[in-house]
Formats: sequence, C-alpha cells, structure tokens
Amino acid sequence: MSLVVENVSKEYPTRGGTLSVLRGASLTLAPGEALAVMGPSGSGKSTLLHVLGTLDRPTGGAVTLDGTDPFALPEPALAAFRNSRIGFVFQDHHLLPQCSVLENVLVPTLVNRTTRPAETEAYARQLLDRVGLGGRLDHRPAELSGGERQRVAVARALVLKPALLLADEPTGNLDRTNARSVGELLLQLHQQERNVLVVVTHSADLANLFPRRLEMNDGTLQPA
Ligand SMILES: Nc1ncnc2c1ncn2[C@@H]1O[C@H](COP(=O)(O)OP(=O)(O)OP(=O)(O)O)[C@@H](O)[C@H]1O
Repeated sequence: MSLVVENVSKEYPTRGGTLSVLRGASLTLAPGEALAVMGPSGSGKSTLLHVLGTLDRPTGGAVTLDGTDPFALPEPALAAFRNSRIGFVFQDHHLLPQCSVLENVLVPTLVNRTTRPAETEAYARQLLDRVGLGGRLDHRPAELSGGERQRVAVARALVLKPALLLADEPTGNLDRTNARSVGELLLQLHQQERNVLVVVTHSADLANLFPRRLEMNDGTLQPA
C-alpha cells in the first residue's frame, strides 16, 4: 500500500475553544516502507496514527491510501476497508482473557468473514509459530508473559494480511529486552509480509531499529 498524508490538521473542541493537535502534517510512504514517528507525550502521535488508520477523520488536509481517499467512502465501506487492509497493535494487548491464544488471533476473522476458514486458521497457526508461540496455542493470555501477550497481539494484527500495519507504543509496557525483541519481530514480519509499517513511540530504542524516523514537532512531521 502507498500512503500519502498532505497537510493534515486535526482539531479537538475544548471548553474554551479548540485544541490544534495536527497542524499541517505531511508524509509519503511507498509500498514496503517502515517508519517510526517519535515525539513527546501529548505531541499528537496517537492522533496521527488514528487518522492513518481511518479511525479518526482529519479536520483538514488529505489522506490517500493506495490512491483513494478512504474518508470519502460511506461508513460501512470504510469499516470494511479498515478491517481488511489495516492491522493495529496497541500498547495494551487487548486480548480476550477467556479465549485461547489461537482464538485471540482469529478474532478479526469473526468480523471479516473469510471464505477459506481452514486456510485462515492454518495461517494463524503459522503466524504464532513465527512469533515463537507455536507451542502455546491453547494457553489463555493470563498464562503468558507481557512480551508473549504482545506477540499474540502482533499475530492477531497480521492474520488478515493487512497492507498497512500501525503500532501505537507497542513496546510501552515491556522491559527493555522484551521491547527490543517485539520491535525486531515487528520489523521482521513487516519485511516478510511486505506491508507498510508505521510505529509511533517515545522510545528512542524502538525508533532506532527503523530505517526511517520522523519527529512530531508542533503538529507537523520533521526528519528526526
Ligand atoms: N478525543 C480527544 N478529544 C480532545 N482532546 C484529545 C482527544 N484525543 C487526544 N486529545 C488531545 O490531543 C493531544 C495529543 O494527544 P495524542 O494522544 O495524540 O498524543 P501522543 O503524542 O500520542 O501522546 P502519548 O505519547 O502520551 O500517548 C493531547 O493534548 C490530548 O489530550
């Protein structure tokens, strides 16, 4: 997927007026690129990621994913586009505690009904192998370590083979060793799957693993 963000602004209404979070952010990503966006807390990193993920509409400017404006789609088509083309990893893994590791990875397929459930399940098992959890398919999230839970969340984000993978502080809850290994895993899977990967983080350790880095600065994106 190619991704073009042109002069995007995002304002939130506040009691006293408006809060301008994005103020003309621009960015171009070619298919197969990986990017880390850095910046301090409150600088608008998550807001940017929500706009890229079509979860939040920009107030101004344009977002183009594979040549089309997703926000021009009617809501059901936008939701279908998001579910089939975009994967998300958040700081908190958001795994379902009552479901097994394998069932958690298959959750996105409940919404986006696959025509080949057996193949999808085989792919989910393969992904869990690749994240090092092939032997833990029947375990519940509570039986896993923090790093292992985040690996499950990464496999879940990839199960529908998204063209765009977005990760918001994916290592924020992990110790340094686990953070590095989850960061390396994201990049390794990105290279194997040839998706576009955008990570937002305030961790220089994570950002430094990436070939391209930008900094959120006063609502715009600058070279880091
Ligand atoms: N829905 C909302 N309504 C009002 N203000 C919001 C909303 N979402 C975010 N903000 C504000 O926008 C600013 C940017 O928030 P955002 O979460 O994008 O920053 P961030 O760089 O991701 O921060 P952190 O690293 O702490 O997660 C903050 O001041 C936040 O309070």
